[in-house]
Amino acid sequence: MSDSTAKFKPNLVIHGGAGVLQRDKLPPPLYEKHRASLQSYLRSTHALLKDGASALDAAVHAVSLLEDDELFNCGRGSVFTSAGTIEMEASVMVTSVQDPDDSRPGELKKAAAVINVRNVRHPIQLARESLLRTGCTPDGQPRADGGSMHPQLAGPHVESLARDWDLEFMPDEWFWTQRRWDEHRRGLEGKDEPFSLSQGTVGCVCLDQWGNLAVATSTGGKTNKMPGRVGDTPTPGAGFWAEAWDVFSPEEVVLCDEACSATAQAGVSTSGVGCLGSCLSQLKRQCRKRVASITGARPRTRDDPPAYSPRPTEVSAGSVLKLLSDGQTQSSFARRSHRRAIALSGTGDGDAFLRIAAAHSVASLCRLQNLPLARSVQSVAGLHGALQRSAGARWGITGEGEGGFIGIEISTAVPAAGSGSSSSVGRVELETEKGPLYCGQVVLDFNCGGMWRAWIEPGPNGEDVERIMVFREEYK
Ligand SMILES: NC(=O)C[C@H](N)C(=O)O
Repeated sequence: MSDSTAKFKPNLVIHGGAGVLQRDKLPPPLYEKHRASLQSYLRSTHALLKDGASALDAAVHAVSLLEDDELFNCGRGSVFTSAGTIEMEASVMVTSVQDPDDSRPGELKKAAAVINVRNVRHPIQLARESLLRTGCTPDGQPRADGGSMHPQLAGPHVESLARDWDLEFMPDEWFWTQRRWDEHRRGLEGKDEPFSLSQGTVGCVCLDQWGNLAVATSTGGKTNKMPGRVGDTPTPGAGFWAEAWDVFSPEEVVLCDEACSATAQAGVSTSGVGCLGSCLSQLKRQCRKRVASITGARPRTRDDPPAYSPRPTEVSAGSVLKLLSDGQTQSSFARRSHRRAIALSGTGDGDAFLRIAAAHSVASLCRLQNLPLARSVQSVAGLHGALQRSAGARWGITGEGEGGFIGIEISTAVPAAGSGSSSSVGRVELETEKGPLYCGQVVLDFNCGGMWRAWIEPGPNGEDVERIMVFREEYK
């Protein structure tokens, strides 16, 4: 179900960069500064959300604060290119677990990113303006807002749009910091870093009370990147993504021919077998064999970890096959049972995120294999995940493939009566007189030394608990 009476508990998660963070290079005063900054931005953004701010406005608020904070690699305190310049990138993306509605702010364009931006104080606000200014109305009429439907805009042109849209500019000195300059010089000379500065991008994912999700991400990029390099942060599907979809339960029958059933066979479900009855097990065996022969993969077993690979899976959101006497299959697709939505922001070696379309890979695992967001993120950005594997023999040597994701998943699935209070994804926390209160699931994972992160989670009595971490274990 998905309707306008549904209520959602606002939540958020922030990251402040992932990478080669080491305990012995993170002395307590430097740790405390990061922790205090993250805590302050977490609190003010959570307060905004609880006051009724939209997910987009709240996420942009959090990232604007991070852009002004020289501890983080974005806005003021951005890293330098090999030429000693600062070239910033930022992006926003929105979706909603409620029914699609192009009149919702940002929904028409969905994503906007700005590339190689200089001197704009808050690149994230430029991305937000670009998202909201579309140059046309939801029904396709021209709109004189100075915008366009382009999801990505770069360089001097987007800076002139920032002037047209009255965004704030700052001189080079505002962005320049001694620590980043020293890091740049040491990098050019091939010297080691004495301290664990925040390496990466910053990002924030918010869920608002209407079931909207927004992700905002901002970065100075990689230290000593080539001028003109474009990273994952402004590239949809690489460093960020947001998506919502309907989940079906099997009821209505659609005829499939042999060709399309080859794909569908990878999604045989054990749920809602109905008229398929006893032929299902036999069909599943046939399907596994046939898909294995098509893909060259061995049949998947229940013990296999989820993987971003062409392996077939047994679990899919509500598709069922029926073998007909003439050898065709019927694929049974269902009426919508609920909606799922996810949003995620990445940080780390953006070149690797680009090479494997990391954020969209996560979304595909959620949507096509019906995995919870946590499992999908683990599969791509966790230890031994797709990002790590993509580095091959260079893993642990060059920093290739290192990084992490934060995200929120929300679902309108209602647990079956007597099944307790949680569904597999997007828990329902409270049953109120006005209906269920849906709660998002915060997700975080990384494959490297650490990732600065802050989020809200439910305490033992359902109260909101602030969490701020950098390593896998608590900082001591
Ligand atoms: N330093 C970083 O990893 C920032 C960002 N992910 C990039 O590669 O541009």
